[in-house]
Amino acid sequence: MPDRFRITLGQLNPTVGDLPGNAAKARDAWEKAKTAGADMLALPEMFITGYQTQDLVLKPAFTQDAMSEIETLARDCADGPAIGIGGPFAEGSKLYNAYWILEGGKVTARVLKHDLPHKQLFDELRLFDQGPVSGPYRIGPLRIGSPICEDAWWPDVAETLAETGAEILMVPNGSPYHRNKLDLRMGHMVARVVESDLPLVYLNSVGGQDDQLYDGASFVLNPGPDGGAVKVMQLSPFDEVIEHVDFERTPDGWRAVPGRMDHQPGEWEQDYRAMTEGLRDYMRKSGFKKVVLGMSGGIDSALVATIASDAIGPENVRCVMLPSEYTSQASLDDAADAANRLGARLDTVHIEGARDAVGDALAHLMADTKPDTTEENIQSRLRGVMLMAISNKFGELLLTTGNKSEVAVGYATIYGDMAGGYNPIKDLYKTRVFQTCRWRNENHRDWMMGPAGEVVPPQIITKPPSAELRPDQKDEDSLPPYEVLDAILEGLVEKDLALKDLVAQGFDPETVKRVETLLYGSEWKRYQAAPGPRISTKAFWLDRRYPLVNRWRDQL
Ligand SMILES: Nc1ncnc2c1ncn2[C@@H]1O[C@H](COP(=O)(O)OP(=O)(O)OC[C@H]2O[C@@H]([n+]3cccc(C(=O)O)c3)[C@H](O)[C@@H]2O)[C@@H](O)[C@H]1O
Ligand SMILES: Nc1ncnc2c1ncn2[C@@H]1O[C@H](COP(=O)(O)OP(=O)(O)OP(=O)(O)O)[C@@H](O)[C@H]1O
Ligand SMILES: NC(=O)CC[C@H](N)C(=O)O
Repeated sequence: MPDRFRITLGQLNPTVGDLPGNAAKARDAWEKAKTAGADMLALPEMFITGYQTQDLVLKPAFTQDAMSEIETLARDCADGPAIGIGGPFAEGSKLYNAYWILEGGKVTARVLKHDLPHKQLFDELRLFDQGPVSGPYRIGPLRIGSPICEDAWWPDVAETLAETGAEILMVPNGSPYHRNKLDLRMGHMVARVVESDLPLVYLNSVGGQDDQLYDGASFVLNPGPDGGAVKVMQLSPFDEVIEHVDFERTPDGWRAVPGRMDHQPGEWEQDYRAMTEGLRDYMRKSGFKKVVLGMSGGIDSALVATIASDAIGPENVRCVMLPSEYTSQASLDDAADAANRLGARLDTVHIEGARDAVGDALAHLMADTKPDTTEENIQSRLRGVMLMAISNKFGELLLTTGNKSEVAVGYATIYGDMAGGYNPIKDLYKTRVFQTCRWRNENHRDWMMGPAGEVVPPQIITKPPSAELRPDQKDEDSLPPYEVLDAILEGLVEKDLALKDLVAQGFDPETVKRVETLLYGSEWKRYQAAPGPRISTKAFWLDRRYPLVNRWRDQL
């Protein structure tokens, strides 16, 4: 019996629906595994289809294509390491989220996911049938147990695998990023190692899919001498990595040989990277090369332009200043300064003429009315019209720039500044927007395609935010100060607190009530808003799904 076993880990980025492309990635990784003398190539959960497929997996033709692709992969990769690859398995009327084991030209085992996640952004109970707990499979000298992602967040599957002879646990994942997720995963995986006394490989995919970011950060744990667990390998977050982990038979059982230990960045960097990769992958996977955005001289558009420059290079970012007579000289200067610091193109398109034309066309209907947000919104909408024209003509994806605080209270004009295809800061509260700009000004990394240094002009970070839709307008005329607003939203959205809990924390009852009114009253706007990268546990869309019509209000 050989006393060594090498697993090649494919921390890779599949694309949902690109079955031949994902299979090609698998083949390429398998060639590398073979060259490295590996016994097994492990790929993440649902790798053949990409993850999450949502209802696409319910289409029988798609599932059949995916299964055929896996069977072809098995035949093509007959002579070399075994492969573990995630994919759907349809049998009769049942559909499973499965982990397929391929060896010697054949499918030798299928592990079926047992614990189907159905909270937060997941809906797997709606898509898949619950598999029975599968036993371990054998590759060469080793019996391997593979709880599939959520299966490893609970004790039952790993416990059964240990009892039925598994010698290591190899967990394939499609585990999406949110802030500090690595600590949460580590907690669950350490528990499995402690309970089972088996080493555990945690293999996650990377890359963006719609609003989700799969952040990799795969790792390997050995049982510790004192009944705990010891981390012996850690791969970096967000990068595609192919790495080999060796297992050796010891008197205590199989143990992983310590290997690569990549640095895990702090939360500001991880969030920034998630927003950048989210945009980059959304564009790459949907075929865009360039973006356009309205550059107002304010902090939100400056940050979005910075994220876009880091994602696709400043030469692919077009900033457009669309002034009216309410636009201050300071805004004009700040917009130019921000674009120049990034090295991005800045164009100017005036909206006064178009606004006057719209005003004239409507004059006979509006004659006896007083000016209000109607006129303000026309300006915002005309900017949307101009920007979408540029998007149409030059094929540039229009980015929207509303931060999470604004998105939460509906502080944006529908079909105006909400017009656009992707919003990189949708899940970032305004108070975090400020801190993120400071962080980016002080830090630069290899994966950023924009320049190093103070790319967000300091005066943009310090001046009071304004929509500049009427003279001397400030956000704080209509909204509570952002520190207060964000703290209340943190309570209402992220923690589902009652209004009385927030009042007990010292917030003014009227302000709390007003924020609740704005939050529930703008659900319909969010329904029509552009997607953006999920970095919290309560991102708008899948984590928090509220009715558009809702007459319930919390009583104080
Ligand atoms: N429940 C519902 N379901 C479907 N549609 C609904 C609706 N309630 C209103 N509507 C429709 O929506 C309209 C009102 O919404 P909308 O036209 O957006 O207008 P509205 O929300 O009244 O005004 C936009 C707000 O966003 C602020 N703003 C604008 C631009 C930029 C920024 C910024 O700082 O970034 C802020 C602006 O100062 C103002 O407070 C109604 O006239 C009605 O047609
Ligand atoms: N004068 C302008 N020129 C170009 N775009 C504009 C202009 N005014 C507003 N926009 C667009 O509309 C978005 C919302 O703008 P607004 O200034 O009203 O609010 P904001 O949320 O404070 O954003 P920012 O901090 O970017 O100014 C901006 O981010 C920008 O994309
Ligand atoms: N794909 C899954 O089963 C993911 C669920 C798991 N709890 C996670 O977020 O990592």
